[in-house]
Amino acid sequence: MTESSDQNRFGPLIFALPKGRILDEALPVMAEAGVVPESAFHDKLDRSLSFADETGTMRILRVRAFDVATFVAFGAAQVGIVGSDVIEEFDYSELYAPVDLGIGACRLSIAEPKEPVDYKYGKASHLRVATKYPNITSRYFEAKGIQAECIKLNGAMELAPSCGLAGRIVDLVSTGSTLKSNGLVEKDTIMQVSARLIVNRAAMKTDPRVSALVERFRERAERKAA
Ligand SMILES: Nc1ncnc2c1ncn2[C@@H]1O[C@H](COP(=O)(O)OP(=O)(O)OP(=O)(O)O)[C@@H](O)[C@H]1O
Ligand SMILES: O=P(O)(O)OC[C@H]1O[C@H](OP(=O)(O)OP(=O)(O)O)[C@H](O)[C@@H]1O
Repeated sequence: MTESSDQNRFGPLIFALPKGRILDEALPVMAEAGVVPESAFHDKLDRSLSFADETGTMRILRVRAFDVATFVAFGAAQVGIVGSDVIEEFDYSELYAPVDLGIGACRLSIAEPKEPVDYKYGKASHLRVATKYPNITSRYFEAKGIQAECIKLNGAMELAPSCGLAGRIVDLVSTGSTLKSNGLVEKDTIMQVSARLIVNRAAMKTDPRVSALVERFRERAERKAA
């Protein structure tokens, strides 16, 4: 079947992209795999959230990093780019992450204040942890036999210990400068993180354009690794 008959049968292929910090690294990777958003995508004043690609056969959605996984898992987009931290947090069975794109490298770590503080919440048997990743955090502490109460924050986790909100945090670390600037030290790494191409499993099975796109990203990753 040709690409245009697939287009008629399935409609445009929908690609969900995170609008935050992964985006700048993701755009050149996408271009190398032949996916280039229309110029309006780069217009900071444009409030649209959905754009065409240069060929007019794809829609590119601009969504929040955590929402990329949800759009793809529910089939609202067939393909997306997201950090492995987000994939692990949601653990959607409908998501398949076939290609490590080698961008967005960081780690998810536990950190606590450099100087011990007299916490209300810090006994080894019952911890309070501020994080954007309550599922990963609960699983990590459960595996160690420790009961952890997770307080979900959406950013600025590093403030939680000094404000008495939680004794520890679980957050992403790259250079370590955010921890240092906020008087925290890294105690353990839960996982290494990088951005992945994700696809909806059902779409991968039924829409040949999805498997063809995965192949292009895979070939690009292999070229880079060679
Ligand atoms: N310091 C970092 N270094 C490298 N990659 C990072 C870093 N922080 C986050 N990332 C990657 O970028 C993704 C998005 O980052 P983050 O959670 O900070 O959201 P954001 O870009 O600020 O967007 P939002 O406003 O939707 O939260 C993360 O899921 C992770 O995979
Ligand atoms: O180790 P570093 O190099 O200092 O990077 C770590 C910081 O990067 C991320 O935040 P981001 O800058 O994306 O801001 P956010 O609070 O919006 O998530 C993360 O949540 C840390 O705060």
